[in-house]
Amino acid sequence: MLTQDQLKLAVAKKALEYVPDESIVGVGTGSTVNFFIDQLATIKGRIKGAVSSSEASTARLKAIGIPVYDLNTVDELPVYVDGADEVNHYLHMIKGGGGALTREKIVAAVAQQFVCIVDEAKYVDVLGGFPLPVEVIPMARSYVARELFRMGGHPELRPDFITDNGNIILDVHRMSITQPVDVESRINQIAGVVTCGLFAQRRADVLLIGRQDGVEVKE
Ligand SMILES: O=C(CO)[C@H](O)[C@H](O)COP(=O)(O)O
Repeated sequence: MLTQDQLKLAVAKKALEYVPDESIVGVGTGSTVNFFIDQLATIKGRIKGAVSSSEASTARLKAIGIPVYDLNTVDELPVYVDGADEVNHYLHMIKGGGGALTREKIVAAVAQQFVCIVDEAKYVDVLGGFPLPVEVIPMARSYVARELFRMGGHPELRPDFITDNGNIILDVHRMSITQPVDVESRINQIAGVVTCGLFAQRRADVLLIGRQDGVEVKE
């Protein structure tokens, strides 16, 4: 029986196959991506560097000697590799468990290909079992919470947490998300929301699922 960490390692290794030579790689955030960053160390001679989605990933990349570029200086990002908190059969995702959702969405928007790496526990029929993170400008906290409640969710302020952008996170519980594209745009239209952790309009292009019998590839 493989552990969850062994499954994360397996998908991290597989993701290296999607990294072109001489490229700048988009790098996400989280414990699964940490395995990917460690794997990048083994091929650092054949890539130019990385664009990172968080201060935490930047620090880890720099610690292993991978140059980290400012996204504004990069014209082309062939691939972005990131984890997810949940992913459905259409490769729509909930992200932001680590609070890096906004920068992740920006880097993902630039990338030509989004490779999502998860262990099998994250692959679900309907999104929403995992509370949906929403990044909010602090002065809009109560207003946004009321609007999310009106949409049927139960928002909770993430305690003792400030994003890399200086904002707060509301985690929305008990929302069964059967129409992810629609819910993403409705939440993003609430004044004061920076972005929500639904990645449905820009979903993954490739999903690598770590299973007990190997890595399953869905495209
Ligand atoms: O969106 C994220 C961070 O904002 C992560 O990709 C997501 O939370 C999954 O993390 P982990 O690999 O630790 O389970």
